[in-house]
This record gives sequence, C-alpha cells and structure tokens, in this order.
Amino acid sequence: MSFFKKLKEKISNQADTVSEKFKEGLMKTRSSFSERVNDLVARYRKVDEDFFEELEEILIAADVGVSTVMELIDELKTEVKKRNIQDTKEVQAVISEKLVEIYNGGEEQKNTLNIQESGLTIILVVGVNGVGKTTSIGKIANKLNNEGKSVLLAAGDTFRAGAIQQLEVWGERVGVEVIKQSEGSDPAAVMYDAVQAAKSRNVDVLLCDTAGRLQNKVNLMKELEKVKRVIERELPGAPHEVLLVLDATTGQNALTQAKTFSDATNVTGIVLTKLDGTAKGGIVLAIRNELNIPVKFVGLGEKVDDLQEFNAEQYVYGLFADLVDNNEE
Ligand SMILES: Nc1nc2c(ncn2[C@@H]2O[C@H](COP(=O)(O)OP(=O)(O)OP(=O)(O)O)[C@@H](O)[C@H]2O)c(=O)[nH]1
Repeated sequence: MSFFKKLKEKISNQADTVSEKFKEGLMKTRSSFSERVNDLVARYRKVDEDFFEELEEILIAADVGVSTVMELIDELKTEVKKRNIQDTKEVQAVISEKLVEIYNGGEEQKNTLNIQESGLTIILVVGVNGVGKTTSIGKIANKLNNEGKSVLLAAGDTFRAGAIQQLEVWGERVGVEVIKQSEGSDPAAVMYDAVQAAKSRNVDVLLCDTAGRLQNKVNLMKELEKVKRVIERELPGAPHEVLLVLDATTGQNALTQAKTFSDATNVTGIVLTKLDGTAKGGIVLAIRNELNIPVKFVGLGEKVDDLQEFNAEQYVYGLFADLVDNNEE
C-alpha cells in the first residue's frame, strides 16, 4: 500500500473536522512549500544531486532548520538508493514518510497533556508577550471543560497592563473562573491563592498564566523558579506540565525563545500558535528535532476550537493534502 494511502487511513481514525482544520490551517505552507516540491518533482525526471540540492533549499526556506534538513536529505538519499528509486514522483511519498518519522522519532510521541488520573493537575504556561499565550490558555480551558473537567485559571501575569482583564474575558467566554490579584502584585502570591482555591474546590486542572518578560534571562529564571517553588510546595509533584507558547510566524526566533525558556525551566511541551499565519510551517520539525520537546498543540486559526492537539500524520496531511486526497492506488 502506498504511503499516502496508509496516511489517509491513519488520519481517518480521527474526526474529519480535525483533518479539515489541519488542511485549512496549513494552507499557506502547502501553497508555498508543497507547491515548490511539486514543481521540483515535475521539472526533474531523475533523482540526482541537483534534485537534492534544490530540495534542500526548499526545506530550508520553509524553516525546517538547517540541521534537520541535512539529516532529512541524508536519510532520503539512503532510502532512494535502498529502494532503487529513479522516478522523482516516488520521492515525494518518501519525503512525506520521512517527515512523519522525523517528528515521531521512530515511535509515536505523547502529544497529550499530562493530566493526573485523580486529584489536581497544575499546568504552568510560559512564553513572551504577544505570542498568543492568553488566547491559548482560554482555548485549552475550553477544551478541558468540554471534556468534562473542572478548570480554574490563575492570572499570574501581573506585570503587563491588561493581562488580567484579558484572561478574565476568556474566563467568561468559556465559563471558567479566574483567580487574580491586582496588577503589579507578586505572581507567586497569586499562584499560592490559586492552588489553595483549586484544592478547596476540588478542581481538576489549574492553568497558570505567567509574565513573559524576556529582556533579562536572570529575572525570568528567578520569577519562574519562584512561581514553581510555590506550586511545588503547595502540591508536591506539581506543576505537571510546563507549556511554552511560541508564535510560528516568528520563525527561527521561536527556536531561540525555546532555548532560553528551556534553560530557565523544564519545558514539557510546546504550544505553537499562528501556524495558519505562516508559509513556513516547517518550524514544527525544527522545534521537534532540535529541541526534542514535543509540540502538544498547534494554533490553526483564531476561533476557540482552532487550537488542535498536534499529530504528525495530520500535519503531513496538511502539507500534502492534495496529493494524499488524490492518491487512490
Ligand atoms: N491566526 C491566529 N491567530 C492567533 C492564534 N493564536 C492567537 N492568535 C491571535 O494572536 C493575538 C495575540 O494573542 P494574545 O493571546 O493576545 O497574546 P498573548 O501572548 O496573550 O499576549 P501576552 O498576554 O502579552 O503574552 C490575538 O489577536 C489572537 O487572536 C492562532 O493560532 N492563529
């Protein structure tokens, strides 16, 4: 069975609406990256060095990241030799196959949130201002709520003017309460209050917003450490997740941010927003391969249900939807 057919079967286990979201959300990347690949395949009849060189350029332009591209090209060359592939069209399926493999790293990644089977789960959400942190918290709260979990939000960004109100707007929209103090107060004190409130109300998940100041790494580390310390003290084993929100439209800059935050705290998952707003959706692979942190959610639009759990097969489907849909062999 062809790889595309297998892929189609695999994604058909999930709702069609999920595939549609990935297809729509990755439209920009598909129409630049994937069309360039299609064009390349059409121009070259034989798989030779020039073909790989051009493919390398296309991948780098899609923000896949230089070292990931090198690895991918090497693997493609080996595979092409092994399977004795001459026709460039066949390479397209191998490229897709390798993209899924690179993401999954040989085994399927656990992209779901680490929610405790019983008792309170605390999720700390970090990231610089403007990346879509508040929006993502609102969307995750809504998703958990829809799954029947009780959720509480902690307004830990006491630094940015308007951040508390913005979180409250989301809280109202999705029917979730927000624990807050006044602007400028100590974020660790807000966290203390929030953990107490979550415990006494038997809440399932506490989602904590944090300030996203990055000008000074030492301050960022200190603040995150303090917030984490309070959470850990009030609930041993917590936080159960530290989600880093990155804006896909910032490209390689997002990678730099990820490195800084990883140095400051133990990031357990990435929320990659605004994937729909970039033609360089290859950044997903760079993040996965260069940082080895799973992308747990991707933002595929502004609507509340546009934040989707990341899935490598759905992602590759989004990249090559036309080919996958039209491949009936
Ligand atoms: N197209 C698109 N827009 C998004 C996505 N996620 C967030 N946005 C938009 O990005 C903008 C910024 O999001 P906010 O949530 O306000 O940013 P923020 O990170 O909370 O800002 P801080 O609170 O300063 O950290 C908003 O207009 C969101 O609607 C996404 O996945 N796709």
